Amino acid sequence: MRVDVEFHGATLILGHGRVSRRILHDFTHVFPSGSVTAIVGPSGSGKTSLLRAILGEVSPTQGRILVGRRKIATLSASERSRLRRSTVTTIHQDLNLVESLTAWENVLFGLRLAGIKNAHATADEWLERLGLDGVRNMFPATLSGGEQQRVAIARSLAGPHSVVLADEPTGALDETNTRIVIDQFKHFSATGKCCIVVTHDPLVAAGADQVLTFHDGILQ
Ligand SMILES: Nc1ncnc2c1ncn2[C@@H]1O[C@H](COP(=O)(O)OP(=O)(O)OP(=O)(O)O)[C@@H](O)[C@H]1O
Repeated sequence: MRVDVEFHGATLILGHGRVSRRILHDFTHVFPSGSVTAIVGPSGSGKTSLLRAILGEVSPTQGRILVGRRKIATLSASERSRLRRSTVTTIHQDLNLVESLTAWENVLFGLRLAGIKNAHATADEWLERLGLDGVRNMFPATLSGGEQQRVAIARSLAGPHSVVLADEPTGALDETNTRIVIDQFKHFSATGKCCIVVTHDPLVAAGADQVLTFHDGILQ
């Protein structure tokens, strides 16, 4: 299923009163399915908050944010969590791997949560895609930071979701593994899916189909 993420005249203000911060003003943009978009900008400019807005965790004070034509701010909590299970997957800086499961079981577990049964071959495929064949039976605590990060990426990209929101997904990776991850985001988007990646890494931005940059509080 092709799912676009759309902003229409969206203004996003975080917090209240003197501690409030405007990170979007009358922002209109379509993040199309079938493409990788990188979001770049200085620390504190609003990149992570933009992803939170797409998830409905913060709502625009004006305008609309749509995921697959559905206005995210009007969804109930249960509709939002259904959307998270079936349509929008996330790769957080906090990886949320299950410590008692091996790398392979973590990917399989993610697939089961998304309602995919008999997914052994899919878990195998995505571990291989991320160069993790050799560590498939290891537990997160015994993996390097970069390996853990790639397991979390495999778990998200392996699922049936149409949209991935990734927040600094290559922070712990060297150049070789960063290129592997970029290739897998491209593979994911080539199947008609929408990939939005917050990054400080120029390599990731260079590999994206489009780059949006926060300049002085304005995303363009
Ligand atoms: N609830 C809130 N109330 C007030 N300000 C907030 C709130 N949430 C976030 N902010 C501020 O909004 C700004 C944007 O934060 P955000 O985490 O989106 O930035 P970022 O671009 O992802 O930063 P980094 O690159 O450092 O991760 C920051 O200055 C942050 O302190």
